[in-house]
Formats: sequence, C-alpha cells, structure tokens
Amino acid sequence: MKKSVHVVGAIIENDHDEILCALRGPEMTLPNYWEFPGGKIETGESRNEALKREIREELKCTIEVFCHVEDTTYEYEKVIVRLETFMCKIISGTPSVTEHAELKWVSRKELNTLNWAPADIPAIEKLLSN
Ligand SMILES: Nc1nc2c([nH]c(=O)n2[C@H]2C[C@H](O)[C@@H](COP(=O)(O)OP(=O)(O)OP(=O)(O)O)O2)c(=O)[nH]1
Ligand SMILES: [Mg+2]
Repeated sequence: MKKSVHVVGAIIENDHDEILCALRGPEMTLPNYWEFPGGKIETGESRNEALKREIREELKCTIEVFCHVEDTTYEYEKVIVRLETFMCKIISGTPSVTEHAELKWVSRKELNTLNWAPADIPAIEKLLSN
C-alpha cells in the first residue's frame, strides 16, 4: 500500500502582498518543484505547532499562523500527500535558505508563473482568485 503523509504548508505573506515561495532542491523528493515551506506533522503535534516548528527549522524564523486556506489530497506515484495550507506572517527573523534550492517573494498575481508541486495547485488557484 502507498504511504500517506499529512503535511502543513505556510503561505507567508509580507506587507507588499507577496508570498514566500520555496524551490525544492534536485536531491529532494519532488525535485525542482516550487512549494510552500513546511513539512510533515509529527505524532502528537497540532497543525499549528508543526507549521511553526517546520518554519523555524527550514527558514530560521518565527511565524504566526492565521486562517486555513486549502486541504488537498494528491496521489503521487509513490506517496499520497494530504497538504493543508495556512496564511502566515513572519513575526521575527528573516527567512534564510537551509534545505531549499531557492526562496523568493512573488506577488499573488504572478504565482502561476512558477512550476508548483501538483498538490499545491488548488491553493494557488485560491490565492489567485482572492
Ligand atoms: N512542505 C511542503 N511539502 C509539499 C508541498 N506540496 C507537496 O506536494 N509536498 C510534498 C513533498 C513531500 O513529498 C511531502 C513532505 O514535504 P517535506 O519534504 O517538506 O517533508 P520532509 O522534509 O519531512 O520529507 P522528505 O523530503 O524527507 O520526504 O509533501 C508543499 O507545498 N510544501
Ligand atoms: Mg519541508
């Protein structure tokens, strides 16, 4: 049976209506796709706790988590991913690259110019339409 993972992704928006997009590296699973920073929820963690921990680990900054945006399940070749995304704001620190190949701030209307991981498409559509 295929492995299932439950993942939280942070849609981090700044004061210029730009969203922080992260490029997965060539050695990661789903290489060279853009995603929202975040990762798998660990046992006993809430989604909020998992998101804050992942962002501390991956971007070295602290966020506040706001509204839930999307809940999508996507079946990849080897894994089934349930991705839940939340609007977030940075409350301290500046995002720095630790695991990703690149981080960039992209305006909402230009989000569709990036090659997003398939599980992210419903969230991207929502962000484009708001
Ligand atoms: N963080 C994150 N993961 C995503 C997104 N879209 C999407 O399909 N994924 C997939 C990629 C991975 O297969 C899985 C978990 O992501 P992850 O790579 O951040 O978690 P991890 O470090 O614990 O996992 P791994 O690379 O060791 O497999 O979810 C997204 O927007 N953000
Ligand atoms: Mg991650």
